[in-house]
Amino acid sequence: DLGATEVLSSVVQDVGQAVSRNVGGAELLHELLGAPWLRSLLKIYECLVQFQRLTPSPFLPSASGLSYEVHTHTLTLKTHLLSSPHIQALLSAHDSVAQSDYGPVLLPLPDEHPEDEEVMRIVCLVKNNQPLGATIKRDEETGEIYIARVIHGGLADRSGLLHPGDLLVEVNGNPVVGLEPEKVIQILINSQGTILFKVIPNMYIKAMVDYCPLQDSSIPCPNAGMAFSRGDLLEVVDQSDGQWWQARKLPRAAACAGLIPSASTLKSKQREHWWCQPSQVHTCIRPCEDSLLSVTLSGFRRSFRLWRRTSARRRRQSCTSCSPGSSTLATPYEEVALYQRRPQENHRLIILIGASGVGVTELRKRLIKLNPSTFQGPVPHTSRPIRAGEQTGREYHFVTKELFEYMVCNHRFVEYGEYKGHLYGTSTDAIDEVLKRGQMCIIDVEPHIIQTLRTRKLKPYVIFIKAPSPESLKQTRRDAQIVTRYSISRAFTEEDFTELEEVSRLMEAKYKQFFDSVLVNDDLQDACMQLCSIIQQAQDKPQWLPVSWIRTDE
Ligand SMILES: Nc1ncnc2c1ncn2[C@@H]1O[C@H](COP(=O)(O)OP(=O)(O)OP(=O)(O)O)[C@@H](O)[C@H]1O
Repeated sequence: DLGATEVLSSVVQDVGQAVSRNVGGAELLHELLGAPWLRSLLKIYECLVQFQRLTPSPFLPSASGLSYEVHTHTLTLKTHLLSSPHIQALLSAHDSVAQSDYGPVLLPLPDEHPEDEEVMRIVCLVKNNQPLGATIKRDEETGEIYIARVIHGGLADRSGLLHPGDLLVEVNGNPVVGLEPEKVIQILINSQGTILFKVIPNMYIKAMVDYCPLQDSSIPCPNAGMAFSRGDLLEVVDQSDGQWWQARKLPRAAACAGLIPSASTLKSKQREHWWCQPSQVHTCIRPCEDSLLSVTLSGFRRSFRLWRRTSARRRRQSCTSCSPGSSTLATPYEEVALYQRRPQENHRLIILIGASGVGVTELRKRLIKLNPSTFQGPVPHTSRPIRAGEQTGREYHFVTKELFEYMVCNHRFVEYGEYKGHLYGTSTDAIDEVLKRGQMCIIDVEPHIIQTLRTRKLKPYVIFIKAPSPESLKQTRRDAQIVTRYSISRAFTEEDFTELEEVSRLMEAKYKQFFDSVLVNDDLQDACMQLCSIIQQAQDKPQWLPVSWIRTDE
């Protein structure tokens, strides 16, 4: 039998050969497998396995009892040694292990989970002679009981599971909302052994705006401030001050929280900023702001993709005024919670976003071809006449112009437009059809459409397909063809690559708060594989979603 260390050595040797053959990623793997810490870990693992095989059993189940006997029968120097606290502690630990007494045994988790279990934390603490080390307070308006303070070094602090601001829902099965704090304290005092708390933890938010404390003259202490950008996930650990909250960034890198403006403070700052900007009447909502983005088009069928370009241009012309109540002043924070899709629920809608020519259509096509029973796109509607070889419900749903317009009036389209006198559009029903069949619906839309698709029903997962550097585009798109806005296919030019990278960069900067994942479309094969795994994770792994999409009461 080869030991794990020997297996590792032979793998390192093989990977070493791959490095010399310049195999992609081999160098990183070689470095990882050759790391001294990995070898040390494996050695420890081998020792433990060997130890387990020996199945050692204690010579005596109670060594501390024996030491007591020795102590009472002999009065030599050695007895001083035996009675020292360290040796006593060691013997006591020995006995615990010998008797397999690894307690305390915690209560089993309750069988009935509430609907909003993903935001609930169940904390089980073992009560000893110490106080809990936490204080509570009651919100007089709602009657809700919150953890007010956690005393440093106390039981609650050492557990690391209760934090100021946590909402207390139950103590040992007793609902506490609406109770007087004294009553809750009585329940705690009367509890014996273990105490089971149900708490709704601190608030988690996603930043929908950028913030830099060093540029904010109103912050009480700029050095204690925390900068964040759109899309960042933040854990709000203290909301006791109505104007300035304390928060930590997720994934939790720093233990220390920073000061951030509360939602209302940030909103009034946004409003002030908006009015200070010159000629606000002409600053328009996002999709109309720059001409580079307006040439974005995506979709499956060429005519369907081409109407988007013309419609984008028309939209730009028609947008003339905005007010601070419009989407320019978006909610600064979005409250989020972890969500795990249940098997019986519909799949989340997958939205691909990308600059025109970056490869959104190619990736979507490949994905569907790879596994058509799992991935599908919605069938678009059109008012153009059906052609030979076409079938309604396959290429398009062919409908009359009147019916199409009736559907428009009834807000049945996610997006629609006209190209060469015919109407084209993607309906919400077509998306529902795919989802109801239990398949994953993959669509690509212009970025401003994301907002309308962000609903509790669709729970969209947005993947931004990003352009690699112009050098890499040049290498990978040598044989590729771009469809121009005049519907002509031709090879990519240097200008196309520069423009593609620029549009991609602008698009990311503008919409990044809506992106759940960013995928660089460099090597096509790699990008396709990555896309598959991102989508699988989006459907099967817990994800941060707006609470309004999850909670049943909203
Ligand atoms: N990673 C890649 N490597 C090489 N060629 C690619 C890659 N991705 C896409 N292509 C090619 O680039 C061209 C443009 O891709 P595609 O049609 O998918 O772009 P798009 O983002 O859908 O833009 P549009 O909406 O303007 O059609 C196609 O010929 C496609 O095969």
